[in-house]
Amino acid sequence: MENQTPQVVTIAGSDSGGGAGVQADLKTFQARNVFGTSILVALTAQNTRGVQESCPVACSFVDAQFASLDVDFHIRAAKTGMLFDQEHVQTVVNNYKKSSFGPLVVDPVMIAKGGHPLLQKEAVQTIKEELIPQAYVITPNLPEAEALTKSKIKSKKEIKKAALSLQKIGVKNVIIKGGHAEDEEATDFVLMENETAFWLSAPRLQTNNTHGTGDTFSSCIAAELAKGKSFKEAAITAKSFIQGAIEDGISVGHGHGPTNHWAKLSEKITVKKEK
Ligand SMILES: Nc1ncnc2c1ncn2[C@@H]1O[C@H](COP(=O)(O)OP(=O)(O)OP(=O)(O)O)[C@@H](O)[C@H]1O
Ligand SMILES: Cc1ncc(CO)c(N)n1
Repeated sequence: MENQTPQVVTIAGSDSGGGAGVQADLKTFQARNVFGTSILVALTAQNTRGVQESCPVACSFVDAQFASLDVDFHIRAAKTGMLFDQEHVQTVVNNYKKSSFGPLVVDPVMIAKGGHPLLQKEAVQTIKEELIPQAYVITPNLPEAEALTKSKIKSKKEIKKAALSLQKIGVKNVIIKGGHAEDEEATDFVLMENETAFWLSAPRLQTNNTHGTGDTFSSCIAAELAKGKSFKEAAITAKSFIQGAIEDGISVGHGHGPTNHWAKLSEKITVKKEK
């Protein structure tokens, strides 16, 4: 088993437009040289203009996908994305607890960039109470961190406070992504054990093509963990991967386009220790 190629699973929703969700995750896994598998929890009819429709996969079929993968593959890391509603969050939690899937990266996806809900509001509490305690790392963007902590986050001090309060729920590592802020740099806050923390920054790129950035970032972390990299190494590589994927953009569709999953890692990132 130890000689096998690193295998990783995304437990998330399908984006028919190919730029976000399971499709972005699988492209990222491929680019990072790990074998990607998937458990579909929901489907969206989506393109670069937005989400037109969405529907859940039957919970019993989510169970079946977990069972199929767990009996055959040696999954070394997992990530979650769009989980639709309370019942699906609970189904994923129950199955993950029974599985041997390795560390779990939770990207608490709530709303698509165009405003379409990808998670019913009541499920936020289930994510907090049931899913986060199973996670090795949680990667909310700013609005998701606000929803999870029921607080407004406007300053660096408030970002740190929110990360600490998320860690208290029972997750080792927290990354609050700053893609939605307006600073010149796109800066993410990374909190690890023992209050060790650092800021990951890169030049903010002026582009409409940022569809699926969060999914790409979190799936890259899962890919690196599956290879046995440390959490810190995985977070730095993920920042460099998403920066490269936005920098070396592609032109697809008529709205918020996807990123380039076959781009090179960017060197334009900085890591600054938080004192
Ligand atoms: N314009 C940009 N230029 C550079 N980096 C960016 C830009 N927008 C986002 N990022 C980076 O991309 C990563 C994902 O952050 P973001 O806050 O966009 O996630 P998200 O809202 O969950 O994304 P999505 O919902 O589209 O998947 C972070 O590392 C963030 O700093
Ligand atoms: C299916 C799906 N998952 C996640 C996101 C968020 O990027 C999206 N737009 N669609």
